[in-house]
Parts: sequence; structure tokens; C-alpha cells
Amino acid sequence: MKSVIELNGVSKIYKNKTAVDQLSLQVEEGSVLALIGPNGAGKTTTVKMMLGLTKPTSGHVKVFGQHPYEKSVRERLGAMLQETSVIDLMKTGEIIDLFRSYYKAPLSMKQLLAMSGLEECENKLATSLSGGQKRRLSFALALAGDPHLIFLDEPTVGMDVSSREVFWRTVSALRDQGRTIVLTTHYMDEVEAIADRVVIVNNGKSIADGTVQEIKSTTEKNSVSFTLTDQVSSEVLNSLPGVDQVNRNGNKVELFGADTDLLIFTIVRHNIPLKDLQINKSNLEDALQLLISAS
Ligand SMILES: Nc1ncnc2c1ncn2[C@@H]1O[C@H](COP(=O)(O)OP(=O)(O)OP(=O)(O)O)[C@@H](O)[C@H]1O
Repeated sequence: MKSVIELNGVSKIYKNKTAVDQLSLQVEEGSVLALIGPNGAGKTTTVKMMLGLTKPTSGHVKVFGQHPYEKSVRERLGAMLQETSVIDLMKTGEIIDLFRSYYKAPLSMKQLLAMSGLEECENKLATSLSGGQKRRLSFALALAGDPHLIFLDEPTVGMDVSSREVFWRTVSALRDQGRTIVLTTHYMDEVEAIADRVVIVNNGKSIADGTVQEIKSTTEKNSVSFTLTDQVSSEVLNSLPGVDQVNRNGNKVELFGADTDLLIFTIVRHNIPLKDLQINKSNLEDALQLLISAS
């Protein structure tokens, strides 16, 4: 697979604040990379360096094998950044047309309105759009030049559930067409649904890098919990196949083990008398919090 973005030992220092610290990573063509981490971790600064909007203090950034501030690179990028600025007194359709005019082979107005879910807003003044609609306009503008590489910095903040659905369906379709997508978000369900690869950033450093499953498995703590309806000793529970740990409070029991299917098979096979059985799977949010606190 070809790398579209290469970061090699990249740091960014603002006065005496190190926002990004020796970050190296490659982004493969046709993939969705999610950069996640707490507020102030350095995600937006990293995206801005990939876009050529901020120069690294040290290290190298290459996009399509070139410096990101080259015109030929910029023509192939689209970005939806956190600030949504709306040009006063222009209609949604007029702003989209203005952005289309910057590119040699823009997408059509019809395509852009459909992809962003703004069909009903073409003739509305941009200043009268809701917060979520302004984010969608920002998405339409990012796509105006039919970009090969798309940056989405916290794209769905302010969008309602159905807008989010339209948004992620469009992003998935873009990936299926071979577009490369770099995403930052604080919504872990979105990362689990869309990302091919996740890089966790904390204090400007990459502290984990892998697929969603790989990241989750580094900290996985799956369990089944239930209420005993008859006496069973803790020794018996501890000795069951697949059980790594037992937490018990009277007749409330939680059995931990990597494979919850095996835990259920085991408790059925050993006729453990129980009610209110629940399966508890660790999620990406748990993994993120654990990895951050351990770093
Ligand atoms: N222009 C700037 N001047 C000085 N410090 C800055 C500047 N931009 C960012 N920083 C600092 O760099 C650090 C990283 O900021 P950045 O915006 O990249 O974080 P982030 O991970 O995107 O955060 P969030 O999730 O809140 O958007 C923060 O401590 C921030 O205050």
C-alpha cells in the first residue's frame, strides 16, 4: 500500500509549549486514520502540519511525497477544520459555487448538496443556518475540489443523530472510492464504526497505534456478571476454565476472562445457579482512558 502522508520525527513547539513531540507515522492510501486523545493532546496541531498550515519546529512532513504547502498538493486536499466561518450575506449555494470556482475539476453543486445533506438549504443565507448545518456546509466546502485526501477535525460536533448518519455514510462511500481520510474526534463510537487505524496521542506523543481491535485488546477486560441463586464457593468460581479473575460481593459475581463466549459456556456446563446474566465488553473509551493513565 502506498503512503499518502509521512511524518518523520515531527515536533511543534509554541514558545515553551511542546504541542507535538517527535511524532512519526504513515497514512496509507484509501484508509481512514483516527487521531484520538484528550483535549490539548496535539491532534489539531498535527492535522495543521499535515495541511501545511503550520510548519513543524523540527522533523519532516510529506504529503503525496511532497511538502504539504506545494500548490499541487493543496489542490488534492480538502479540510473541515474546527472553526466554522460563514461568509456573511451569501447564500449556501453561492458559497459552495465560490469554492467550486477555485478548482479545475470540482464536484457539481448537486453532488455537493447531496453529499452534505444540504439540498433544502441551497437558497438560505449561510448566517441563518443552524450550528449542525454550518458543519455540513463546511463539509461541502471541503469536498468541493473532489479531494483525494480529506481532513476532518471533530467534524460532527453540533450535528444531530440523522445528520451524523448521513455524514458517516458519505465518509464511508468516499473511503470505498479510494479516498484517504484523517479524522479527529472525541466520539469513540464513530471511531469504532469507521476507522481502519487509530493513533492515540497524549502530550504530543503517539502512545498507541493499531486497529480498533488491536487497541482494545491491549487493555481488554471482558467479563460476565450475574447473581447467584444458590451457594457456590469462590474456589469453584476461581477454578472455572477461562476465568482470569473473580470479583464477588455476596451473591453478586463478576467473572473476568478474555473470551466471554467461553465464560458463558463454562458457567452453563458447570450448572452454576444464577439469574440476571450480563456480558460486559470493554470498549474503545475504556482502552483510551487506561492507555492515557498508563502513559
Ligand atoms: N497557536 C498556538 N499557540 C500556542 N499554543 C498553542 C497553539 N495552538 C495550540 N497550542 C497548544 O498546543 C497544545 C496542543 O493543542 P491542539 O489544539 O493541537 O490539541 P488537540 O489535541 O487538538 O485538542 P482538542 O481535542 O481540545 O481540540 C495545547 O496545549 C494548546 O494550548
